[in-house]
Amino acid sequence: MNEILQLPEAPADLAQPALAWRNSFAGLGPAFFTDLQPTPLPSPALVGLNAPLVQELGLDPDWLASPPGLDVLTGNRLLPGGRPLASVYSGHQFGVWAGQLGDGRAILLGEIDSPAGPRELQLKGAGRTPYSRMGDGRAVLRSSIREYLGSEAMQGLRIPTTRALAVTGSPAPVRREEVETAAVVTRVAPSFVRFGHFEHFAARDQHDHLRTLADYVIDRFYPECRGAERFAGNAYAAFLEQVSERTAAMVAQWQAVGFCHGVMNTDNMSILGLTIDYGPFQFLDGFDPGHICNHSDEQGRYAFNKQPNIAYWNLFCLGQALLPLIGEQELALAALESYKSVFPRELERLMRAKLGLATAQDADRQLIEGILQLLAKERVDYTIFWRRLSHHVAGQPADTVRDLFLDREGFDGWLSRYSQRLALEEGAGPRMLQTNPKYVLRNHLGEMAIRQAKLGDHSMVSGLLLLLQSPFAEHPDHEDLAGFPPDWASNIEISCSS
Ligand SMILES: Nc1ncnc2c1ncn2[C@@H]1O[C@H](COP(=O)(O)OP(=O)(O)OP(=O)(O)O)[C@@H](O)[C@H]1O
Ligand SMILES: [Mg+2]
Repeated sequence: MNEILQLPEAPADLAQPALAWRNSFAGLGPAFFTDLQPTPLPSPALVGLNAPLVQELGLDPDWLASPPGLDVLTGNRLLPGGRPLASVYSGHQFGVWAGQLGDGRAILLGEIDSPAGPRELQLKGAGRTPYSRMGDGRAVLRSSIREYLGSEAMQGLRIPTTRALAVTGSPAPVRREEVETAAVVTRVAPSFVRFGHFEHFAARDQHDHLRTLADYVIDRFYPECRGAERFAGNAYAAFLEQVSERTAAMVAQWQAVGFCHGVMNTDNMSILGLTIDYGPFQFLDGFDPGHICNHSDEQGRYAFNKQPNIAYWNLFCLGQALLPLIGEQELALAALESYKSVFPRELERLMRAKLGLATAQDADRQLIEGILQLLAKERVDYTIFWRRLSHHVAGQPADTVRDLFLDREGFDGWLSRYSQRLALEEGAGPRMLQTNPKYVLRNHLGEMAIRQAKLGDHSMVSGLLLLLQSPFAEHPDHEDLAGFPPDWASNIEISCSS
């Protein structure tokens, strides 16, 4: 990487406040990454700054929005104490072993101590790395805005996710299907380690590195695995079980809210059970269980209703990678087993909550399946249905919900069974309004914000961010953003190109 320029470090007094860096990932050693400098982003211009996250991290929003702050957000200047690097990982893409991948356009700036705990800062789109293969190391404004808004929408929905601190644009041209412009997303997470990091060292039979990585992740994020009695005290099996459970809980949340990830390759699976890599993702409009949101996914491997099985498949790959540490295949299989109980249990709990049911009864499952079948039959708008149902349970007439169905008889039959069940519950309406969001980042909303931003108007990016950060509130001035998608929304094609 000799051709990459050494960037100047910013004078210490520019940091407001001074950041305390830890850089624990860098402590793993050179087998895990390459030290390198971000490629400067020409003429950076702020597109969005996530004020609540700025505050959570104890940073100064005014300083970050200033030219020196912007330089730091894009990697054009480095703060003293950070250690920029690109990490190496491998992975299975679309069910096929892809070999070495790695951070081809993501650069870790380092890890800071923040009031929220240690957080890694990573730039997506900050230039080529040794792992870029044929890629240009850049991200375009379009996909960067989608990641910025998409990840914060998930945070607003209380779904575990990597975060986005800022998105910064540039006039620099980037070639995709057409020529677009470059941008950088400044991402934040406790760790960006993926299943693919483990697969990388397992595939090369580098068991010492594999153990170093597993010990690092366990000690930092899963300390309870040490000394756990389960699995005869095998910490690596306990770790696999914990990751399986976190992944199960995350995917159950995706299914309940109607989130389609689009590229569930093992290199896009976080070891912390965070939603990561906002590429061709989509929040469902009409409820179509087989919906494929990624235009590049011709076989529908990552269709909405396949996500739970794919997550298990990916965990199986992780289990295989950890096998040299776990030692016995039976233990690894037993650790993975918990996915099969946690996922359905969590999904059922979440669907009950969507129905306002605080207690559990066996027949609830039929109520849940019954309404999902009705929604699927007519491709009823998923978010609008649940929100209208919540308002009905909170006291409004049922008409607005019934109007969503052509099969009124079918719906009325379901509603009367549901109403009988609800009679056993108290306070369901207000609970449902805090469970079923009014606002999700529908494709057409992202698209409108992107079109405006391309013309230099970033107001919709900022407006949507605020809205999506409190998606359960009414925001009466923004009714238009909670409505049905326009006809043109079904023509939006989102692919892996980003
Ligand atoms: N424009 C690009 N330049 C260099 N490498 C790229 C580019 N786009 C994707 N890659 C690399 O291709 C692989 C798969 O890409 P994928 O779309 O899953 O990830 P991504 O969107 O780049 O980022 P992330 O998973 O970090 O959110 C990764 O190794 C990624 O770094
Ligand atoms: Mg990725």
